[in-house]
Amino acid sequence: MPSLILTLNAGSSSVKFALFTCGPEPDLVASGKVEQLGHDAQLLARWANEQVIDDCRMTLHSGQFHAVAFDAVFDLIRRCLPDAHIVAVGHRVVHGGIDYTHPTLIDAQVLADLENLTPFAPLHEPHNIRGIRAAGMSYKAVPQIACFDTSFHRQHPFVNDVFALPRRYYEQGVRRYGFHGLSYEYIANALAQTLPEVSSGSVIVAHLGNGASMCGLKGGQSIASTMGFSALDGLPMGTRCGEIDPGVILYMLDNEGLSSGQISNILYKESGLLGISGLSNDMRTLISSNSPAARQAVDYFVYRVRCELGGLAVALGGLDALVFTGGIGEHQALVRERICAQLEWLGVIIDGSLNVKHAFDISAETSPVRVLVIPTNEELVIARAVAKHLSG
Ligand SMILES: Nc1ncnc2c1ncn2[C@@H]1O[C@H](COP(=O)(O)OP(=O)(O)O)[C@@H](O)[C@H]1O
Ligand SMILES: CC(=O)OP(=O)(O)O
Ligand SMILES: [Mg+2]
Repeated sequence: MPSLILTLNAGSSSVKFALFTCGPEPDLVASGKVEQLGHDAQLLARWANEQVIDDCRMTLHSGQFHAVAFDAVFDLIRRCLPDAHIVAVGHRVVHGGIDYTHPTLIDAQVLADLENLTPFAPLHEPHNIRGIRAAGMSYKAVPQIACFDTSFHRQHPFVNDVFALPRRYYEQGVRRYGFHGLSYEYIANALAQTLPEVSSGSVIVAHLGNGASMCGLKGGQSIASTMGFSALDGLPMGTRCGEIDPGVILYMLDNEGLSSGQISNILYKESGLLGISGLSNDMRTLISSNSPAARQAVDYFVYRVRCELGGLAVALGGLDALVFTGGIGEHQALVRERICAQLEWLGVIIDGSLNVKHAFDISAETSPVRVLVIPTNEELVIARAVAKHLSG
């Protein structure tokens, strides 16, 4: 009976999972994703060799998605790996607040602390907690480890950790946390292994997915991130606004009389690429559309990435490499091309033919800055943390 580690990565509209062997360097056995597609959910799972294990649709009733997704994952494991012995479950947890700076064994106190962090990440934390509870029911007495998106950024210098608000807010935990930390940790490790001379320098990583952020790495450590207190800040995302003048929120409250719940819904679910285009949160749909509003949404996304790139290069005091990752960063050559256009002054020059092939290194020979495309792997970072815990 194989002993396996299960990882769960519960996002706002998807649940990703993976199964790994238990050795010191975990090997992938199978992975998959449950996605919400309108009123349906789709589960697509593959063995490590890419062969499809299961590809099925499930009908959803309102508010049911995550419960259905977790059940579908546990059911798939029972059906397709009946001999598997799950020895530990690792979870991506988006917010760890000030205190959770390392992967942590979950007990009742940790779970209560995570519940208290829900207002900090309302689109993510409730689903992470739901995943922990669901796994606890399915795999009773199995250790569960929380791996936090925020941990990787907790060493930021004060100027990248604070808002210019009355000091008491900082003490209360109203800080610039930064997210996507598991993804950045994976990229930092991958760079250290493949290009140590680059990883010891100044690197900007652009994690461009449905959620999107960028991170400045100095010697492999995060020194700045575009995301702040919540997963709303920084870049525009699929449905999230990114950086916004707080006066707009006051306007919605005072002039439109909207409730905080209604404003939250607008900022998290109706804004970003979807809000500007009025069409879709999906970059593929926008790129292939002729609608002027879709073009404007892509223009705004590209513009904001370029602005943040400049800001992070200043925070780092220079730039040795730019790494693209996340669904858009890994697969959308046109978006990468548009971001890098006219960045020669910053030393960023890409080779168009390498870019359309999604090569690992898409820099032109003359480019002082290395431009790389590295598929992220948050699941492996979680599995490594779990394996470390199991080995004591
Ligand atoms: N194979 C692909 N080809 C082109 N675009 C893709 C591909 N996969 C994902 N994307 C784009 O990436 C975005 C989703 O990113 P992803 O990292 O998968 O999302 P999540 O943040 O939910 O993990 C979408 O805008 C989608 O258009
Ligand atoms: C923090 C965040 O935005 O996560 P995701 O990309 O999974 O939405
Ligand atoms: Mg993501």
